[in-house]
Amino acid sequence: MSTAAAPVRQLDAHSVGELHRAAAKVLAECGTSATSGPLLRLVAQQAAAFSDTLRHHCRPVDTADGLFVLRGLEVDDAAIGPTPADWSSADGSGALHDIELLLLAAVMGRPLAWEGQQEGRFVHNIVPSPGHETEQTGASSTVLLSPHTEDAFHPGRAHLLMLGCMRNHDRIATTAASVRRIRLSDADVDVLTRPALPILPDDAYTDAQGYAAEAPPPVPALYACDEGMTLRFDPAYTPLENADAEYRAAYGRLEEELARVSVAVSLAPGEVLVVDNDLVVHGRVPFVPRYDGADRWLKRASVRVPGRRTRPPAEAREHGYGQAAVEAPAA
Ligand SMILES: O=C(O)CCC(=O)C(=O)O
Ligand SMILES: [Fe+2]
Repeated sequence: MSTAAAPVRQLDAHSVGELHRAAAKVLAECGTSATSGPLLRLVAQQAAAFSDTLRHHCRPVDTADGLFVLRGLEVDDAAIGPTPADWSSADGSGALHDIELLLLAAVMGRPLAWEGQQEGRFVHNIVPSPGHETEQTGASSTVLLSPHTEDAFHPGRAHLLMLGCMRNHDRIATTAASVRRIRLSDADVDVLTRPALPILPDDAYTDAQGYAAEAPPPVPALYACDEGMTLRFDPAYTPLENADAEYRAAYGRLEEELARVSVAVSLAPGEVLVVDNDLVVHGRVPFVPRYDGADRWLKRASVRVPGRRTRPPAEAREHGYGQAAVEAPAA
């Protein structure tokens, strides 16, 4: 894994000011960053009024890295208070930053939430939590969070994943690997573009894991769309043992290639990593949690981009294990 620099988009002072003022206005009017119709509408209105310069910073991913880092937002380490012990006790911690992230998400597309995750919030808190150390979820710490497409089990998953950094004293890296950087034989690509195996709901969706109404649909790991290759990949939740030897071997080579091209992005406070969820799988290196109020703390938002054609049309028929994605209204 390399630590090659991710493409950085430095926000200018005017754009930072615009974002900050809009977030402060939303927070003053709503009194909270908790999800509500009025808050989402106000966010959409404010985002629609942003300058062309700020919109340009938020343009689609435009390199084969499949990601970029927005730099320049300010986070006051004292003012945000201690890192919450888990997402459910985060409450209003860093509420202004929740709204800044939501505003950026609304410029890039339509912010997305899940009824079944973090109580339907549009901005999630990612912090290491006692008892969850070895899970494959955002709350884990001591194990490698293996490279995955976010919410890979669902046809309504995000097109863009945003990770905004509040605190990261130990410089713990997010990992990212782009399908546009890998090399596979045509034969392997052929095998992996066939819908061979399902991707099951991850441990952040306990309701979906109990879904038994219909069989899990097999989905392809790779898809060749007009603009190039995309992927849908989550080995931790893919029942590889049900595939034949040829498929398992090709899948193994895909995993190896993703590991080869993987980069480590260690976010600093105020930086926002934007990952194209159709091009890049992300994960996280293992670390030792502090549990002292100074732990690593990220805010996460998800975005749907209307009109994108980066996925197989057959996805539209998937049941999504009974989970519903909720899109924020447009302005
Ligand atoms: O903690 C990280 O860097 C990434 C965690 C993750 O996979 C996520 O928040 O979706
Ligand atoms: Fe993730």
